[in-house]
Amino acid sequence: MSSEKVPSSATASSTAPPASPHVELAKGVNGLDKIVLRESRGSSAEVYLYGAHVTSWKNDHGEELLFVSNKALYKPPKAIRGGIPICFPQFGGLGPLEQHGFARNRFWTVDTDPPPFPTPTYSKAYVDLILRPSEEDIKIWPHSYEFRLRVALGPGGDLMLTSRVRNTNTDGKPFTFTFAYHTYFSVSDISEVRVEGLETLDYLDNLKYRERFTEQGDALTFESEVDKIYLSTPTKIAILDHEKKRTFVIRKDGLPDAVVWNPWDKKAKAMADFGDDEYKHMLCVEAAAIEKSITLKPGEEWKGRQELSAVPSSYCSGQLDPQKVLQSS
Ligand SMILES: O=P(O)(O)OC[C@H]1O[C@H](O)[C@H](O)[C@@H](O)[C@@H]1O
Repeated sequence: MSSEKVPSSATASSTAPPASPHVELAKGVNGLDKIVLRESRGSSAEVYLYGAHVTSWKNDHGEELLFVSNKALYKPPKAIRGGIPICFPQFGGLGPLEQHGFARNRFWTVDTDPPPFPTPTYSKAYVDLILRPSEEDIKIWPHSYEFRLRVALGPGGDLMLTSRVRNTNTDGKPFTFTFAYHTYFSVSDISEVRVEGLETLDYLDNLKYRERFTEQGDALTFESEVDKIYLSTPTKIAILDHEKKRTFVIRKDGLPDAVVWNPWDKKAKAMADFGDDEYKHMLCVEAAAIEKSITLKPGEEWKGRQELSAVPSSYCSGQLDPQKVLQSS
């Protein structure tokens, strides 16, 4: 636990959340602290303080909706492979920092007294986490900030993540960052999956030196490695799992871009913390702010939010009109 990294003024931060039947502090893999959220109707989520990393999201039937690799290490400094890593203050290799920045491999603390939200969270199953830079962090990214993440389960089992980043520099300097919720969705079989909401959009292809292309055709389907940054995407994206008869809906705010990633067989084999065949059962669709980086002056705050829901779909019988999924609120 690195609560010693938190400045002494941060009296409202601790390891334990306030006691509640909806929020519990527990030990996860390798003794790492995790917060378990439980909603009255049976859905649940787990968040490791290491990385503020959501590693589980289950519906009220107890079905896991996120993918986490069987080979995930749960060992600092490696980020956990799967779930929802937080990429901050840099997405990918787009800057001088380590891949995807450092927030995903820092120990966060529970923030027991966060500043109020403009809209309240209609749930008791939520936790607020906070990250502030350590002295070591300031050497690699010379800025002072407060990164607050609220993870909440809605009454219907929706998973809501709200990030608030505030520039607390006292030297008058702005800072700039890129960001992503690197969500790994669990899917039955990648070849049965379609993504709706990104067709006809421009994207940067990470497999082609980030050259810009325009997506053609209908929905996205998958038959080989994909690593694309879709630009100026709609606030709603749907992932249709034909075999599971399940549709994930991502609603997002403050996050214009969306990364779609599946490593496929060759890259899967090259990753030590990822099973050779696991690419068949996951798809990353990552709500992000990448193309236009975010700049904050001292005192300014940025907010980026994603809300995930999983709804039964009858897509395989041809009844689901993906446009309806995308258009309904
Ligand atoms: O292995 P990681 O550092 O977790 O990155 C996993 C993947 O993340 C994103 O989706 C990037 O677009 C990919 O290029 C990268 O391979």
